[in-house]
Amino acid sequence: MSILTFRNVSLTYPARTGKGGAGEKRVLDGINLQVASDELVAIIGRSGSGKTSLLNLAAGFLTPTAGTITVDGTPVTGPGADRAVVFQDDALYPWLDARDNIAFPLKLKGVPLAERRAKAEVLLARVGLADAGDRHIWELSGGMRQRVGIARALAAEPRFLLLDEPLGALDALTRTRMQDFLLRIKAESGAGAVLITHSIEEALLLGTRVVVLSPNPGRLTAEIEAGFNAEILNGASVADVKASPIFKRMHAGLTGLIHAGEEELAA
Ligand SMILES: Nc1ncnc2c1ncn2[C@@H]1O[C@H](COP(=O)(O)OP(=O)(O)OP(=O)(O)O)[C@@H](O)[C@H]1O
Repeated sequence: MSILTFRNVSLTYPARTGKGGAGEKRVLDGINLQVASDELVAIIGRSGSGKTSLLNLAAGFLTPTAGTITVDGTPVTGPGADRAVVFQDDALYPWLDARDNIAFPLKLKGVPLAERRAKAEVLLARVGLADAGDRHIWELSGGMRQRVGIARALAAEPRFLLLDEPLGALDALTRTRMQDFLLRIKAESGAGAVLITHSIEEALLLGTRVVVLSPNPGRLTAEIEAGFNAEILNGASVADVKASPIFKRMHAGLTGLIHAGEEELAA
């Protein structure tokens, strides 16, 4: 079991000088969060509350101004193969086919060609793209591209998947299918996951826990155990889960929490 830990993490972006400059900005304040490898923790919050900044800290793209982030007790000091990031725009390499995109992290690790190709084939099959390995990225649909992106993230067998709105650019039908897919692939991989999403519904469907980030500066202000993901993994239909009174109650509760204070801001 792996644990990703944020301990008293704060982040202040430095002041920007020149035209359009701004003073320094405290974006995250005193974040304490633990994510275990059997969990998918969904983070929701208003636009600008610091969700992507939080994920970028976990990825090691940013360094906290205060506090520490650790994976199994080892401080995060930069990007590493133990954490894989999936973005909304798949960020695949257009000059490589689907198979070589998936194999790319293995190349970085020095895995020999035949071995990484074989592993990519296994991953292609796991994400339902067994026949698409030779296809160029532009020949794939949005959902297929995200599957390749997720397979690529899994290639290096990370301990944690860091998912920044991975389904945000997909149409509603594809998104629903991909939610189910993401749950299953995450469970199979044994990796823990942090999911940033604008969708309260998606957070509730996929998250073992849902945490709310409130803005200015970003603080974790609420946390709920969801547990609907276990129902879906056990065969419950997404439609039935969404129609259940408890799901609707939690959805309404989270909506209230996220938008609390907006009226005062607008006034
Ligand atoms: N490099 C940066 N320098 C200065 N300020 C930044 C930088 N990156 C983000 N910010 C500011 O930090 C705040 C939080 O941004 P962040 O992207 O983390 O929020 P978010 O919750 O992910 O937003 P959204 O939901 O709109 O994607 C915003 O006010 C943003 O303008």
